[in-house]
Amino acid sequence: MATVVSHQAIGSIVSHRPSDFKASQFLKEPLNVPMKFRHKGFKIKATASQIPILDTVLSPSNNIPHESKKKTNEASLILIRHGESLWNEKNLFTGCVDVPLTEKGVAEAIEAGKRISNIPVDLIFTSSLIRAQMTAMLAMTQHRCKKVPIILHDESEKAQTWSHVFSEETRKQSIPVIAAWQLNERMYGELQGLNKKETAERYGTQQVHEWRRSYHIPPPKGESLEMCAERAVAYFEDNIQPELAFGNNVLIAAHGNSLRSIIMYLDKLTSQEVTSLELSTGLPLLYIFKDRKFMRRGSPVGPTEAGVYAYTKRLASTDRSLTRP
Ligand SMILES: O=C(O)[C@@H](CO)OP(=O)(O)O
Repeated sequence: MATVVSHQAIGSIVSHRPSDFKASQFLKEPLNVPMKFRHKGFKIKATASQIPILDTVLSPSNNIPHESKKKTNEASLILIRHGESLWNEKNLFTGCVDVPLTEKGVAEAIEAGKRISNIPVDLIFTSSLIRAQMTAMLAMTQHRCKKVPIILHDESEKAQTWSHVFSEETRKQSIPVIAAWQLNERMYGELQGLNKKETAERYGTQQVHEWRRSYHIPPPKGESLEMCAERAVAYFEDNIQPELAFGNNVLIAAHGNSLRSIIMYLDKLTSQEVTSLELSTGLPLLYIFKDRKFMRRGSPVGPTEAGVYAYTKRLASTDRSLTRP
């Protein structure tokens, strides 16, 4: 049965987070610095494409080659579409409108968390929209690591300074969360806020299906999936894939279409194949990144499911370390 979390509790999860800090406060392991942090004076040693670079942030004088510090040659990647939102419930086109979860969405996020509770997570990426952030936070309440996800902000240097965490112990108990607008839902243009059924009655089912599921055709004044992919997949390649290549395990909480575009990239789907890809709200999907390839492992069934640990040796050893008293 799904655990019940009140809206008040969710409010406190989201609004009482520390406002800003650097990832270097939290990770001793290398973490790639997302694009948005790259103008803040961090030293960039390489192009975005291949090398995690937070070790330069952690210790700027560190010249040890990345390869020698690499954690492992495989990492897990979990994708979760946010739980049901208030506008999913009302069947409205949502796009970039920032709408929170329904109670059902909250329960879905918690259920997702149970399913992934044994899979290691070092780093979380979300969109900048509250429904994805709520989903990540709620899912992590169920994780066996018991670490607290904390959102990194970069609006001002003062905020970063003010939100420093000075306890080493506390830092070890935290997981950095990076919110990126590039992972937002596709912008639905003039459809945002319209009812999907009424729009289909007005413009025809075929037209609305093309707006919703085709790769190339944008909705009026909105983004096509192709346009959404240009930002979401570029962000993934520049900021997320290097972390995986370094051995950091990543959770992404995002949206139906930003994740469709990323899955298209991971599974090498054609523009035709992606039209029939549908993602349920709150359903986690697991991939293993190994030897520069993504292997889809489907949706973990639950924390007691032996198959979850059988995915890789690494997950099995993580399970053993979590189980150890
Ligand atoms: O309204 C939206 O933003 C999306 C996701 O809920 O809808 P669709 O299923 O049409 O892509």
